[in-house]
Amino acid sequence: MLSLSSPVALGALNALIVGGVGHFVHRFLDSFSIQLTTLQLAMFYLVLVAEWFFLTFFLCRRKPVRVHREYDYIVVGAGSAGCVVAARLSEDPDVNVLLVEAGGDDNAFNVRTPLASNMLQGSERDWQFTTVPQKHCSLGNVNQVSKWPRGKCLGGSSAINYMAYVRGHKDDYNTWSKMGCEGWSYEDVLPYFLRSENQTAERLKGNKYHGTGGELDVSDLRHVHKLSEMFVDACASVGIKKVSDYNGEDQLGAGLCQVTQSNGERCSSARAFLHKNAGSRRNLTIATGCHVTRVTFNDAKQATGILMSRAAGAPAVPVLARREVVLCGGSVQSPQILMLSGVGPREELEKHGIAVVADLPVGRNLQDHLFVPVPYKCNIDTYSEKAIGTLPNLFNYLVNKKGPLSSNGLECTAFTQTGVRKDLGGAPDLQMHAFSAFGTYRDLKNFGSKEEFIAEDLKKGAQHNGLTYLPVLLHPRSIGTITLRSSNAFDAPVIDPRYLEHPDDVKVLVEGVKLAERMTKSPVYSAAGVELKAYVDCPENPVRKLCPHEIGSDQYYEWTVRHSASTVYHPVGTCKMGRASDPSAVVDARLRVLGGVSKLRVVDCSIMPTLVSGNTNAPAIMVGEKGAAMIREDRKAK
Ligand SMILES: Cc1cc2nc3c(=O)[nH]c(=O)nc-3n(C[C@H](O)[C@H](O)[C@H](O)COP(=O)(O)OP(=O)(O)OC[C@H]3O[C@@H](n4cnc5c(N)ncnc54)[C@H](O)[C@@H]3O)c2cc1C
Repeated sequence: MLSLSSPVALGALNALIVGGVGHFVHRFLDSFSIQLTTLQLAMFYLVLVAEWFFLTFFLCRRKPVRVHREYDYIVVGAGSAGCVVAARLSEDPDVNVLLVEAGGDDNAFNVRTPLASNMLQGSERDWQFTTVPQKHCSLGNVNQVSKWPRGKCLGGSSAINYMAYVRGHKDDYNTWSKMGCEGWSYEDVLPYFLRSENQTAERLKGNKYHGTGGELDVSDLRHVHKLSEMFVDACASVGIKKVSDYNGEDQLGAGLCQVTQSNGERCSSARAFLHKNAGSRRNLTIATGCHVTRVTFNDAKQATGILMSRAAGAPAVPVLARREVVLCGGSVQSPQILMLSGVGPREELEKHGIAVVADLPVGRNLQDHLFVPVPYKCNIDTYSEKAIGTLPNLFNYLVNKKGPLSSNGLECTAFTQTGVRKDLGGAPDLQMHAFSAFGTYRDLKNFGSKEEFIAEDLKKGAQHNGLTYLPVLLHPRSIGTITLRSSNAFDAPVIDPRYLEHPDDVKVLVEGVKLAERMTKSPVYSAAGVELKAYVDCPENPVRKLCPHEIGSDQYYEWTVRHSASTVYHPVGTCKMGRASDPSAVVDARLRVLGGVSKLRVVDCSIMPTLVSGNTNAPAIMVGEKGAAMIREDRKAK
């Protein structure tokens, strides 16, 4: 018996009791002009909050499920892509599907509440990976390593991400197609984006770039800070036009973010594809807390099933797959599981005493987005924990699902070409986000900063009002690797992104920092009475003492980028898709593992041959949709 719960009733019960009762009581009091004291109201809401926690932690616990000996399909990893694959495959009532997830459930207030996202990093729902020390980047971090959060629960990284819904540029997919990934041009993939999507913003409904019948709720934000609205105008002052829909005809430009949210709550892949419907199907078994240690093969190199284990040192239990095993473990762990199973570079496998099933370049094409925080202090209230964590904000969120807690933080974005990369077709090489907040001690520790790079007042808990621009390198030329630490599946793999090894990557980010500086000088801010003060000009900023170069010099910009660039959490490419003749490919365009292996596919971000021009959750879900469609087609063709 393995633990599994089904929180389908949770949202309904909470909405009914907390939302419905709260709303009713307000209207009742209003209609009789009854005024409660603040204390009475606070007591009332405390009772509602207590109910919320009682429902969440006691009544809605998952019931145990029985895992059988054999299934038609075994899907490994219930992340962005895995939930889609399991949901679509189980639409066929004559097949049965096992979805195996190493983490637990996703039933928590800080998973549902958008602005609580950064509290999930370092929690039990984060794998808490770190890179190896970087030679050219992360120089301001402890041991020169970058922290790599990855989701570890139902929903995977979509349960801990910042919910920005971005598909990338049309030419990203056209490039994949030209690289030999037949069937992956923009025209080919657009229907799969639409299939998942339930666009709830009226302004985008009926538009050929948006779907409304899918499971994934996509919306405009319910709460936007005025600094985010100003960001779009500040972009215009540096020549970046406004776009009303960066997922539509033309991506280049600036706009407010579309988000994966259902009525102001996170809509993770698990919420969309499992909890709404598929999770209760009799032909879908969802096993949480089960770590897959390897795929098993027969002598003909056919995948026969998996071994999975409840904990390090616990016995590994075999489960058989009649039809296929589908790896959806993400860009870090799909390659790890393949290598543990004997599929990977021969020398890497032999180093760890693993018998070689297929010699393939698994883990070799690691690419990730990087951003550089460019912080400013400002004179108006922004998203500091102090300003947001007030009772009225909390109650407004609990009762109405509105207010700052419904914000994802990353409310605005822009896509532009710096001129450094001229080989990307029409695609941008730089994305810009702006976060209406000034980093706290917790944020800087989330990035892995060294103590000496953090100002003394922040260490003492100071919170400032501020605005942080985040220029993002979209198409890195630096390529890294995922390799094995050991043959033990419970040992984290070795992550070496080789950040900023290529000088073009530094150039793009330097252009991004300079662009951010120009944007903050936009008259848009001064006209609204907003004063922005560059943190680098503040005497308490340790960078002023630590940087050996003159502020504003070329060396200063390069130093800043190399010291403070950090992952944007978008690793891809480690089980690269390509033609069978491509020596760097691990899976073909139908996502089947190459090298003579059969009945085994990889369906997640790791198959992307190159990074897309934007955040990777929507593309991961699209890969899940397309992968599942191909599996169903191939079954019917047999
Ligand atoms: C902090 C953070 C913020 C982000 N913000 C955004 C954003 O705002 N917008 C956006 O578009 N993208 C964002 N991303 C990126 C996006 O969420 C990911 O690219 C996407 O979720 C990856 O999907 P995936 O299916 O490839 O892998 P994942 O969603 O990571 O799924 C992999 C799953 O496999 C499970 N698993 C791994 N190994 C095993 C094993 N051995 N046995 C069983 N199960 C296993 C994991 O626990 C996990 O559930 C963010 C990511 C992070 C981490």
